[in-house]
Amino acid sequence: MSVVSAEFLSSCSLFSPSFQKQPRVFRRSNRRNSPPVLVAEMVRVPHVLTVAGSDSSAGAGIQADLKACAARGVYCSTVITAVTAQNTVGVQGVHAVPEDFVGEQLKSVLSDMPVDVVKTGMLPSEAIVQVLLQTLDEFHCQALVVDPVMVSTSGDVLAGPSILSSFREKLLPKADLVTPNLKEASALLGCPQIQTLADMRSAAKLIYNMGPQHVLIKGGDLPASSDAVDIFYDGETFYELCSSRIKTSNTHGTGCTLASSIAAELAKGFPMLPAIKVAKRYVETALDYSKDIVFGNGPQGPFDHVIKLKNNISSPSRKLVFNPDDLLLYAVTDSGMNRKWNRSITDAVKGAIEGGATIIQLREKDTDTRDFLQSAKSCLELCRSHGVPLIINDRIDVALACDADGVHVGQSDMPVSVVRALVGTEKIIGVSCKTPEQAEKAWMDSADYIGCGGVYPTNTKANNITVGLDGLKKVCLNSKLPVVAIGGIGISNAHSVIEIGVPNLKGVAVVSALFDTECVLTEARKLHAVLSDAAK
Ligand SMILES: Nc1ncnc2c1ncn2[C@@H]1O[C@H](COP(=O)(O)OP(=O)(O)O)[C@@H](O)[C@H]1O
Ligand SMILES: Cc1ncc(COP(=O)(O)O)c(N)n1
Repeated sequence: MSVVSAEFLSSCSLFSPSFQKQPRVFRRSNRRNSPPVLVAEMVRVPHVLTVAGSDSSAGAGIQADLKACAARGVYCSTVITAVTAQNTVGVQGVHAVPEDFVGEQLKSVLSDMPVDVVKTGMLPSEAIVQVLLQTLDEFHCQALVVDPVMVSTSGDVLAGPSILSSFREKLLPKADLVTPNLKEASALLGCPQIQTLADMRSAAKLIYNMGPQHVLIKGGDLPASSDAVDIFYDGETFYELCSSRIKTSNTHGTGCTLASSIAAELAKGFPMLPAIKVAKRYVETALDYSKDIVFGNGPQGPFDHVIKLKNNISSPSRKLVFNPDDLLLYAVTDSGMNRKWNRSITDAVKGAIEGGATIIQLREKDTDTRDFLQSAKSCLELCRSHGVPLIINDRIDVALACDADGVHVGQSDMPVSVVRALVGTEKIIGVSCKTPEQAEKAWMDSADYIGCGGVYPTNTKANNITVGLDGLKKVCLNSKLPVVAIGGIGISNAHSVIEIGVPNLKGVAVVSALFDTECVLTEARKLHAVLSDAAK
């Protein structure tokens, strides 16, 4: 692959110095005639406007553009040019939006929102192309990506030959990039079918001569090709962009997704060739992830842009809502104790669950990452089969990699607000707190529960300050979150902890009392009995 030249970078309008992203400071005042007040430093996010058709099956068109931009972390506004009735079988109907109303949508967005990149998809009539051209003359944007949608993957016509001359003569000369597939390239050129890489190169050059800055001929339909090869031409050099061809029929919307992902990367400030490479890799990854998902009865399914759908179905027994009562008997593992008693972490967890543990935390401070992940996966299987949540101590990466139910962090670990941003809204977050202030902060940062301790002196944590029953009570009374008590708790004192009688104290977390014993199951059973009795 050739290195991107400085000349190439400057030829891309997005690389001009005027396109450096700057946080904007907005000043507002709510009082008339008073000077503006600084309310917040607000950051403008990259913005793509897609001008395209709606696809009722949500695989292509506007819906694909929205999903792709969201997945690429870019804001996407939408101007709808047509409403189509389509599914995985084909296109059953097309209803073009009147051109005046397309113009009205364009004006609404562009007169108000600063758009970085305009991406076009289905433009069903010559009149709509004209309206778009007028608007592009009036409003400045940094780049225009034209996906010249004419025929759907199913072979149905989405825009007829009437649009061809204004595409060739007016729209393409304004485009920074045009992305025809093989059929669209031959329609633009009025030439017979394109069937080889050599044909694609010739087509790219001829289309480049119509005026766009760059051309990408997409080779999804290239016959007898074991790879998915696209040809990129910048007026000087041809680039063969190659990815593995994913064996799937879920390719509905690949063209729209590729073009809007390129637009998204351009909007972030990437130069053209890197933007295309990143977008192509994204399409390949999404196709691979979605290759075995069934969406409909037809031959052309959509794919999963956010690369997430399968996670949810693969874990049907996962609890979506945190239940504070699960904190009753909270078992926290310790690799040293498991070694001492010569048991695997999975056996330890199995004993705890069978004895009545209501939530499990894996706290592995000296285990290799690969081994930890493997153990976490086996423990998760075990926990899921018993409906018991699994929490990972500190290691957000391991929690995400095995799709555990949550994470527990301490005051010197990653801040809860950052953890929440990383793990998303559904995972449980617990945080260790010793003071009412820390408990308040945990709540503000959207933790789900707090662990308060050490209640009694303990050997499992070095230099741990003991808060005692008084400290525990004070934290509970000031905490809006449910609390689990931790530190030196076992059969002999669990009752006294629960007896402090504060409603949000939901249970006790134990390490040694369960795992530094000969039979985890027996100890768990005894503790569960004590706690259930105390909680009555
Ligand atoms: N089965 C596949 N595996 C990997 N990439 C593919 C596959 N099919 C299409 N692509 C890629 O998806 C992008 C869109 O191409 P294409 O399907 O030809 O566009 P369109 O949807 O407009 O017909 C291209 O980068 C192409 O190489
Ligand atoms: C509304 C609309 N726009 C575009 C396409 C092209 O889809 P593909 O990307 O699979 O060629 C489509 N089928 N429907």
